[in-house]
Amino acid sequence: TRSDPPGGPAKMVLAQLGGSISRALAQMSNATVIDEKVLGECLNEISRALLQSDVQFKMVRDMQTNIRKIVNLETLAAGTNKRRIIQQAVFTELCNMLDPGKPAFTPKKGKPSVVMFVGLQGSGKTTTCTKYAYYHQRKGFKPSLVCADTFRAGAFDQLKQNATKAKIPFYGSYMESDPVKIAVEGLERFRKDNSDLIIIDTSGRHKQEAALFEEMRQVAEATKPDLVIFVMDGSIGQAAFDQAQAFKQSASVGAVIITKLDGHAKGGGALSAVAATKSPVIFIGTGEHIDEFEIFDVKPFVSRLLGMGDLSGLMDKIQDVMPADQQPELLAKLAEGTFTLRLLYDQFQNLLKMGPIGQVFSMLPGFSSELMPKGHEKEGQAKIKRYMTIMDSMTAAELDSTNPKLMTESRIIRIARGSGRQIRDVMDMLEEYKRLAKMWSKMKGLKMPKNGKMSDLSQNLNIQQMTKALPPQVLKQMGGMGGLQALMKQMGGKDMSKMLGGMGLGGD
Ligand SMILES: Nc1nc2c(ncn2[C@@H]2O[C@H](COP(=O)(O)OP(=O)(O)OP(=O)(O)O)[C@@H](O)[C@H]2O)c(=O)[nH]1
Repeated sequence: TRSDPPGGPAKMVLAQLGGSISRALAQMSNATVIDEKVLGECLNEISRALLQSDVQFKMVRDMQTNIRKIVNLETLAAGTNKRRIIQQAVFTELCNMLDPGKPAFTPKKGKPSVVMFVGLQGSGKTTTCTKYAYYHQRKGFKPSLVCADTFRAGAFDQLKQNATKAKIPFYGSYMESDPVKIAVEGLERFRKDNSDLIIIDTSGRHKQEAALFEEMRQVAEATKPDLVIFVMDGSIGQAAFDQAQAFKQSASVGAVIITKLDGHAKGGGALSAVAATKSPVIFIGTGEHIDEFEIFDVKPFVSRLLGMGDLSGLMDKIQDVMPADQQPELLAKLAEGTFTLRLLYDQFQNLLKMGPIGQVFSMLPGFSSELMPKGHEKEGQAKIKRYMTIMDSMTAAELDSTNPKLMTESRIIRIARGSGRQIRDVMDMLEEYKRLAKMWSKMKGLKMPKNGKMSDLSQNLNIQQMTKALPPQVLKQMGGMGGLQALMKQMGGKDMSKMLGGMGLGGD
């Protein structure tokens, strides 16, 4: 049974949920003494945020109870960091909500698997089938797509188009109206072709109705899928739990994919879907494009949700877009503490390649994607491009210098004219550069990873550098320098990625 959160359908986006929880924790951190009352207020604040994000009432209540169980203020030894323990409890509970405890079936290369997709019409099912196929194709699988959606007229064409673009074999029919027949024929065909991942797209309906579930059951019975994936639109809000549960009751759903998490999606839906299906979220869709598809990992997700960043994810992303041969050079320059405009230019170029800025942003500790709302992403992107145009009008000496005196008034006027921008814009760009140069100068003396790879940098960050690089409010949340140190000791090393992933940032 479920009760509706007060206030009717919430309009809270994922990032706002994270923001509210972080604020509740920060507020608590500001209190001089943490007693029953402060803890109670903090937990109520967090519960309110979850309810407003469409998380089921019972789940929120359980979470409260669990945190209370972990955090016993009276028995905590004197001197232990209560804040950190509470934070860690919140982190752990959110992770538990998203982790049903058993992993989903994962297809193995070379071993034939059948995966069936179910979900309502418009959830993004067809798009997600192709994304899933494409993802595995890139991993070396031989995927194939079967369109058993005979309900929506355009479904086969859509799948065909997507599949053709991604060069993935597909099967379907314009004439046949029996989805079971198509599914079975497709299966036979692709088994013969030695496809090791046969993906079956089934019909959706506008509403959860008997006919849809009956069709689903029949297709499943005829094809005996190894895995049934339930696709849910991340923005459906209140209806998430019921919808997910209805599908779970009619098909043996084993995994969930949440789509449209790029827009104004409500975070609670993901939590509710996991609870209702007792199945893990395995991927999320973050755009209409075939590669806007991400593996879903609970800890980094919650870390990001709480505004704690996901540095390992960020490093991976940088690794992905930055040409490998540029990495050692960049690291060496950072170690020297010379952050030139040219370096910034290169970074901008990489940043633009990384995709939606909000997404990159949310991986930085202390930032949440709330800081770069969807509507402002284009602005952010435009700003970077504007800055790059300005830099294009600079001389090589200017780009390679770290001496701000080179930028005289007359040069600034020339650069503005040369790039067709306002003087104000040039000044803004230089301000931004100075701000970043200052930030990076704190990284001076950084020990370089032996292989020169960016993704291994995190291993070498030491505590002083970290405390300097982290925004003050984040450091405070972590329990200050002392908390950070204790934490690193607890982790038994200096692996920052582990630390951020695990600590409530903390972990196991
Ligand atoms: N922004 C965004 N749009 C998405 C995402 N996934 C799918 N879409 C869009 O959602 C719309 C519906 O997707 P479809 O794949 O056609 O929906 P469907 O659930 O297969 O619909 P039926 O085949 O009728 O059941 C399309 O316009 C997709 O481009 C996503 O992750 N982000």
